[in-house]
Amino acid sequence: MTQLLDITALTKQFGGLTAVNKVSFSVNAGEIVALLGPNGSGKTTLLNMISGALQATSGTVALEGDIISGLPPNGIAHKGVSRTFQLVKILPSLSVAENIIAALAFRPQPLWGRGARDQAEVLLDRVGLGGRGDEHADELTYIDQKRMELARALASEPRLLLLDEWLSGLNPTELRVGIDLILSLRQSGMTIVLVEHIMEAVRALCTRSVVMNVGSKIADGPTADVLSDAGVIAAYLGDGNA
Ligand SMILES: Nc1ncnc2c1ncn2[C@@H]1O[C@H](COP(=O)(O)OP(=O)(O)OP(=O)(O)O)[C@@H](O)[C@H]1O
Repeated sequence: MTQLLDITALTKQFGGLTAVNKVSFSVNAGEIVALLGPNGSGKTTLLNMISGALQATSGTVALEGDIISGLPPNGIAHKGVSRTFQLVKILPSLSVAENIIAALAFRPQPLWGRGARDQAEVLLDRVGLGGRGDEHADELTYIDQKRMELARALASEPRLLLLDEWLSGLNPTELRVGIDLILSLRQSGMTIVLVEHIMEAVRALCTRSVVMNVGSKIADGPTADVLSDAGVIAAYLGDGNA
């Protein structure tokens, strides 16, 4: 299997607080890997360093062997890393299609006009919003806003997709739909790292899980093994999220 993402001794300090402490792991192309851990364990900080929203204090992030840490967020996006956010980010005053068209304008090869409209429709179809491009973004239901944010993330045709609690806040029916949507992305060959507290989703989606606790990696392996690891249960599953 080809290694896509390689994180080495990645560290982030906020003043005296070490939020991420020398974390290393790799992700193979086509894998969905969960990044787990209790609240405040450093998961979002780690995603922020991969996407360039935060600069690492030390350590490196490499994509197919190219060091991307140190690049600005748009440089990292152009290398093929895309993400969604814990709090959904959309352009509320625009239509659904315009939200996607705006994202298409920021690709390394921007799309405009007819090409952008056609590609927006393809992306909306892919996330289950086909034919709904004229609706107002701020009138979408929560799950549909999440779908739209995902379509915006897919606009750059990423090699690596980072999902920060993309499934949180969905009802059980929506959760099933959301899991199937992420599975369909994997079937199309996408590599995904997801931060998720919903264990049903982690079990359904992720072949491998990496667990953090107080900034450090405490487990990395097949999801079933990791979720039954005594140290992980003590650190994470003991808090009632399982
Ligand atoms: N910008 C910041 N400045 C100072 N401290 C921060 C900053 N961002 C995060 N932290 C701290 O770093 C630690 C890790 O936070 P982080 O948000 O990465 O955890 P998390 O595992 O994603 O948590 P959650 O599951 O609650 O989202 C926490 O102690 C947090 O308070």
